[in-house]
Amino acid sequence: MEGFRFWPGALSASGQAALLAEVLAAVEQAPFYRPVTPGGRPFSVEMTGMGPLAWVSDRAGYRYQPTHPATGAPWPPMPERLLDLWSDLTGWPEPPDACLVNLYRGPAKMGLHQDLDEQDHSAPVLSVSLGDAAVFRIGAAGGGPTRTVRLASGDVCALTGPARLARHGIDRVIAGSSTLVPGGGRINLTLRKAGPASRQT
Ligand SMILES: O=C(O)CCC(=O)C(=O)O
Ligand SMILES: [Fe+2]
Repeated sequence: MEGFRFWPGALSASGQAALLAEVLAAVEQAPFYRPVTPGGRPFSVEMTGMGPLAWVSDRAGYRYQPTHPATGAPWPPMPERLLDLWSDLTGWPEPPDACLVNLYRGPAKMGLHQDLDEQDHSAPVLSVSLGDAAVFRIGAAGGGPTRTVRLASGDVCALTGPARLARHGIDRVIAGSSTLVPGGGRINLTLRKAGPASRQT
């Protein structure tokens, strides 16, 4: 699909371990919590965030906010290596201002959706996979067939240009396919530009 970019094995084993250590340090400050949909249904995925903003969902709706919904504290900063990965791979001239951290354990999955809550839909969404491999499903924004891509630990992909509003989700995670994440499972990091587009000229 035009605009879907995939860098298998973008992170080396040592790069994955270093990034995971930074994410787990952030999780000490901003623990994983289980969001609920606006209708009150718990997500199967647990979430937290890093950076100036992160995506949250609760009875009041979907949005980006600067603080953790359970602790009220600002999200911890985004690790420098993620900012570098964003600029190296996407070439986007501005840094991301939001990183959503998804934890998939057991039967956790994510239904087909579009990432629509960002103010600037021209900026890419960059996705980093750590731990157990996942079956990622993607199809065009307007509908039609979908296909699957296996996302393994260290793989990075991006929704850019015509694929920025692609429908996508996680069908399932393949338990035991990696030993990276303590306690098992998969951690996904998505870097986005959530806030207002920076002013032109
Ligand atoms: O876990 C993934 O690979 C996808 C996550 C996702 O689509 C999202 O957080 O919006
Ligand atoms: Fe998404």
